[in-house]
Amino acid sequence: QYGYTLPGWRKYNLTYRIVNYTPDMARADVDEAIQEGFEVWSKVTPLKFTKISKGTADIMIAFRTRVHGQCPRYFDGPLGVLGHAFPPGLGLGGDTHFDEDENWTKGGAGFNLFLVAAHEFGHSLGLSHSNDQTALMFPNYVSLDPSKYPLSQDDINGIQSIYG
Ligand SMILES: O=C1CC=C(NS(=O)(=O)c2ccc(-c3ccccc3)cc2)CC1=O
Ligand SMILES: [Ca+2]
Ligand SMILES: [Zn+2]
Repeated sequence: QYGYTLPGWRKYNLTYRIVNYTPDMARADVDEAIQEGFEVWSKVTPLKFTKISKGTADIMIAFRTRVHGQCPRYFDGPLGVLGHAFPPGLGLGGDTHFDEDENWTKGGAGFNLFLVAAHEFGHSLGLSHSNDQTALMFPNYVSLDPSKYPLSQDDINGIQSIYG
């Protein structure tokens, strides 16, 4: 079709599915961390996220290790890379994988699932990394205080440039 294609999704209502759960956390805590990870972005855009429990969602979320399934990227064991997400599109597009070899938590220990999820979902929505060290999309994990609003103005500018 004519015109330029935005690097984002071409719709505002997106579905997600948590394909499997990490044994590190209670299921309810995983559901909550993921939901909050999406809320960070839906608060500043017209995007809506709906959780489905079977079938294929736009954003398929899974905990994986090392080489996994059809995924072209693989994990590296404890530490190092914590997760990866694919930019908007069909198939793997939008999908987010977390490295199960990490210690996932809702508190301060290990890696905070909510924070990493919010970062990865930024990629699932079309954002790349930010060089603003206060940004959620900064490439290095900073254990931000999860109760603080993790989005920086740089993140908001980025996401609103796609879905404003
Ligand atoms: O595309 C990539 C490639 C490598 C990545 N490294 S990571 O998984 O260790 C990671 C780094 C930083 C974050 C993060 C940054 C800021 C706030 C919260 C999390 C999350 C994951 C994260 C990522 O999204
Ligand atoms: Ca790892
Ligand atoms: Zn993967």
